[in-house]
Amino acid sequence: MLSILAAIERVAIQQPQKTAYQTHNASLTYGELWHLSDCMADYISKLHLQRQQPIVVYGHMSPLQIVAFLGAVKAGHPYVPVDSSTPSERIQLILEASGAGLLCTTEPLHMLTNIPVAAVSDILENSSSEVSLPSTAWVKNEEIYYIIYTSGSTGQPKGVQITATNLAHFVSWMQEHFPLQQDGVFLNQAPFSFDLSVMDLYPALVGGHTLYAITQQEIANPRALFDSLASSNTRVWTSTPSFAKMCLMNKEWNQQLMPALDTFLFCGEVLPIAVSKELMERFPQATIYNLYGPTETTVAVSYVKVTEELIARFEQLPIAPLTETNISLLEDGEIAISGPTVSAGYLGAPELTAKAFPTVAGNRIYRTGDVGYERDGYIFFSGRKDFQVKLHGYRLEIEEIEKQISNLPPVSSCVVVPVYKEKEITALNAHLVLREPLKDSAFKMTKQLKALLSEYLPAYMIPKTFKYMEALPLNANGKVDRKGLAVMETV
Ligand SMILES: Nc1ncnc2c1ncn2[C@@H]1O[C@H](COP(=O)(O)OP(=O)(O)OP(=O)(O)O)[C@@H](O)[C@H]1O
Repeated sequence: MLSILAAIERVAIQQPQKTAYQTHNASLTYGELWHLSDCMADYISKLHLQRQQPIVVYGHMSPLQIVAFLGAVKAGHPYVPVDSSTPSERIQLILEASGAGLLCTTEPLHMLTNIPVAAVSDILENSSSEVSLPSTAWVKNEEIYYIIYTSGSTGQPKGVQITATNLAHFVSWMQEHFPLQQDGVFLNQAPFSFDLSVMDLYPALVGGHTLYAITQQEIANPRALFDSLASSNTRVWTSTPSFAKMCLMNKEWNQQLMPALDTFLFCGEVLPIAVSKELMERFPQATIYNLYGPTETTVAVSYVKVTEELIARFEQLPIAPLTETNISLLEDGEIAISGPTVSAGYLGAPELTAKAFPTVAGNRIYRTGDVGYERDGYIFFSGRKDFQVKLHGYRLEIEEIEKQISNLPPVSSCVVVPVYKEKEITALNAHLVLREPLKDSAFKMTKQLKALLSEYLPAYMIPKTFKYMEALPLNANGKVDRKGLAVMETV
């Protein structure tokens, strides 16, 4: 079985000068990564924490975060990545719930906590160590390698524990199915607290490639973002579909701007056909893959290659071929995942773990909470169980409503959020992006859209209000920010 650390060490020995991680203002070579993470591991080991006690690493797209990740696992501890966009109450919650032994920071964090706090740069500055811990100290096999807290869009945040074996299987699967061996730059768009980042981080480091990270600051400033993308020389692009959709709003984003780009890896949300088509036009040399999976089964477990033929055949892209043995549909249509990437469970939550990871016919599975269906040799994603809501006694599928609204000719994209009053849903609101700017009043457009919609949906499924936006807001992970929109609705 692949050892992630041993593979990175090999690169560090063979190509110490090669850049491992690059941002617009910082970079780190493989030699530095290996040496500095040794220093970090030495520091951690001298704290005499309990083996496997988690280390929280706080920051945003900093090379020192990766140094801290590897330092933690070299000393036998899982790391818990926390992005600096995380609200402080949530950081408190993660610190307490994880039982962390150390909080390492790569940027200032003002917070009162009983847990020891240390800036990674201070640790490294004061380190005089030339010692490497033996590889026997490294996190291995069924030990926990990292813990990622889910965003908690459905209930309390849960700490998903991923073992060294889970991660090794995931990276081997990526290497087997995608063109990742050839040298080139991998884009890192997702913050480390979102497991989509694992899709670029470890295949890149294990393969000895360079990761190019784009920061939230750049994402908020289109000029800086596209300059950065143009100079990145990216070959492998990993992001949410929503992030690509946002980039598509700029006409300059195309193969001329990014001539080396040959692989798009999408995961985390539905990849709309319209987005795939536009990408095919703008990036004729690139292959697009739609990957599927939740954090609980290590990033992604299935994929389909998006082809002209697939697009012509279906009105929605599938998420897996039926031959994918790790995915199956339970009796009620819920998607279940089995296999070597299924997580060890939620940290400190045995009941939640037992419920979400039952053993069925001797096989440990993860119940995803996603609903799917089979057609013509493929599995399709039809929505999430928690998006089934009850309004005035009717059971509704929010994604079904969104799909119908998005299919209306004037509409480019749409998100529907329920409005709650004392835990009861009293109405649905639709947030829409139109293909063309509004010519008439919003009132007229809403009237027209509701009339069109009434041909496809019964009256009780038609949202009460329609709000027009230039673009759907994205959360820090680059997914459509449903939670933020829902909060807006309830204030
Ligand atoms: N290709 C895809 N098509 C449709 N949906 C996808 C795809 N890939 C992932 N997803 C959705 O994303 C989910 C996994 O995302 P993730 O593990 O980040 O958690 P989340 O549910 O978005 O957020 P959280 O659990 O943190 O509240 C899947 O369960 C599925 O609902």
